[in-house]
Amino acid sequence: MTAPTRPVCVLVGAPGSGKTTVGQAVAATLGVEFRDTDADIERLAGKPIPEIFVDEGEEHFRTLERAAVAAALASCPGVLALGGGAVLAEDNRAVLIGHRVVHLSVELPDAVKRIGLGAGRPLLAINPRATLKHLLDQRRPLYAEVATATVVTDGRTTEEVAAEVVTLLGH
Ligand SMILES: Nc1ncnc2c1ncn2[C@@H]1O[C@H](COP(=O)(O)OP(=O)(O)OP(=O)(O)O)[C@@H](O)[C@H]1O
Ligand SMILES: O=C(O)C1=C[C@@H](O)[C@@H](O)[C@H](O)C1
Ligand SMILES: [Mg+2]
Repeated sequence: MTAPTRPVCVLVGAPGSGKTTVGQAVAATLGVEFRDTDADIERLAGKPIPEIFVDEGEEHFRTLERAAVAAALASCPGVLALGGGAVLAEDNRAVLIGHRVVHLSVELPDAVKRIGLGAGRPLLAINPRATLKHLLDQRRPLYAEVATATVVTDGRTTEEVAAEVVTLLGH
């Protein structure tokens, strides 16, 4: 019997923490697959995430996300990045238990610098700065709950962050 496939590591963190950018760099260094549940959802839905929010609403997106997280955890042998809000669902937090979960932490100033406050983020459409602050405050304890390690990203380059993740993984 073969052992079930498990990700080398799962990256969680707020929008702009660098899950996708850092995840791709870590996967390239380790020579493993990179997977991102946001991309999985867009492929399955056949449209970009902002359109899913507009057409079907956030609740429907979160349903798709729970399915995408469970499927990716069971089938990705590489580096897996989760959507920024995946930790909101208790189901997702529960299914992460036992996995190596790295929280890429970011505070408001760097998050704003990186993602800007323009169009394209459905959750930040109204009063973006205050909404992003609220989102960070609400989620900080949830990222901490699921994480087996935290890497601070503020004031650091993606290369520095990726190198620390690779070291954490023992490579
Ligand atoms: N440590 C960093 N320093 C400077 N810029 C960064 C850093 N990490 C990420 N960025 C930049 O911030 C932007 C957002 O990064 P990225 O898409 O990787 O974040 P994310 O965590 O995947 O966000 P989302 O939750 O929206 O998927 C990109 O332009 C990326 O190049
Ligand atoms: O922070 C969030 O709730 C989100 C982050 C993105 O990764 C996407 O999953 C989506 O835009 C929702
Ligand atoms: Mg991303």
